[in-house]
Amino acid sequence: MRFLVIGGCGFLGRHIVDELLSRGFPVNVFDIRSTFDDGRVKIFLGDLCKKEDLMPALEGVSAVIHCATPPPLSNNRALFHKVNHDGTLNIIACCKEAGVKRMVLTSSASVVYEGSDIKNGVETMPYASKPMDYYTETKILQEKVVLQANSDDFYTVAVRPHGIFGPRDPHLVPTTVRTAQAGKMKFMIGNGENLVDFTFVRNVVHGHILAAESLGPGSKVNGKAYHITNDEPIYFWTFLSKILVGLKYDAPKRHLPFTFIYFLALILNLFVFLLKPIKDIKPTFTPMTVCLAGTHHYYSSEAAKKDMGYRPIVSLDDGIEETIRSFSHLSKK
Ligand SMILES: NC(=O)c1ccc[n+]([C@@H]2O[C@H](COP(=O)([O-])OP(=O)(O)OC[C@H]3O[C@@H](n4cnc5c(N)ncnc54)[C@H](O)[C@@H]3O)[C@@H](O)[C@H]2O)c1
Ligand SMILES: CC(C)CCC[C@@H](C)[C@H]1CC[C@H]2C3=C(CC[C@]12C)[C@@]1(C)CC[C@H](O)[C@@](C)(C(=O)O)[C@@H]1CC3
Repeated sequence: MRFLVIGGCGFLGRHIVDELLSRGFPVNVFDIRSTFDDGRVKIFLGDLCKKEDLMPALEGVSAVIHCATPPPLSNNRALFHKVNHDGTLNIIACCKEAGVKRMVLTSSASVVYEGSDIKNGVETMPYASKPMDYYTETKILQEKVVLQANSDDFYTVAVRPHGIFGPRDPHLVPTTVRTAQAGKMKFMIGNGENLVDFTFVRNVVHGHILAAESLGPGSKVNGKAYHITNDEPIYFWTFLSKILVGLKYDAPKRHLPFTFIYFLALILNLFVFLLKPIKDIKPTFTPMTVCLAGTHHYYSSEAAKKDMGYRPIVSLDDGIEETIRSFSHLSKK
């Protein structure tokens, strides 16, 4: 079974490519940029929104894993809609024309998150009626169109990871370190006792490949969404502190009231919106990131265990240790 990994030059995508190769699968990659060179992989460069770019990459492909997105914290509404919604519709149409049989979408557990506590959330929870940012708004649209495309000759499934971390992560660890270096990591938001899921990247990869292998005629996974987590919810600020201390930065010790910081983030968000025509500011403290830092948000992966035999293959502590080692270049000097 030849795979095409759309977004295969990104953080998760590259780990998926590595694992597919190690399991002996032939792999194509499609991405708008190239970040690596491997003789075993044919990298097709192009825009997933363009049929003429995508079709050549689908030749001889049986299964597509779609893990491309604009950067989740980029706040670019038009780009999110173009790539995550319109682009995904293009992928579906191209897959059907090329005779691809299976599609795995990398969705996000946050498609049901509206800023309030979610404890052991299940997949049957309704989509957020008021998504907290444009990224989440378009991840909801994306998951809907992929699952609706499921049919007797084109099987689709959505994998919903949450808080992916690991070597080569471009979002979580680098942003955390930059925030610490800017002296803005002296305080925790809230009481520090909000449990969240952080999922080591190789567990997410394992979940994707299991999902791809489980798709097929009459399969119970066809047309469904599944949480893939580490199954070890952890206090948000305990996780960040482990990363920071591991990289020789001080862990936050004092607390700021969640409601107060959320209110400040709302005001900052309004300024960002008003200033947008003049200057494109991308604050780290947005209503979404503040809520993620101050509320419970962890999810049940029981459905994935039951329907596809998923189990995390790397523990949270081992994943944190490996991540810290891989980011030693970001350690405090
Ligand atoms: N990082 C997380 O914590 C997390 C959690 C849950 C879900 N996800 C989902 O996982 C997937 C991968 O996320 P990531 O963290 O690896 O992101 P990433 O930014 O590292 O990778 C995304 C890749 O998509 C490519 N891409 C973007 N627009 C494209 C276009 N128009 N055409 C072709 N390629 C394009 C980028 O070049 C990049 O290589 C995304 O779908 C994201 O929504 C991420
Ligand atoms: C308050 C501090 C400044 C926070 C510093 C760390 C912060 C950058 C990360 C902590 C949780 C991360 C996260 C994502 C991006 C980086 C963080 C905000 C996420 C929004 C990336 C997209 C995913 O789809 C996501 C919504 C998910 O469901 O996993 C992520 C949620 C966690």
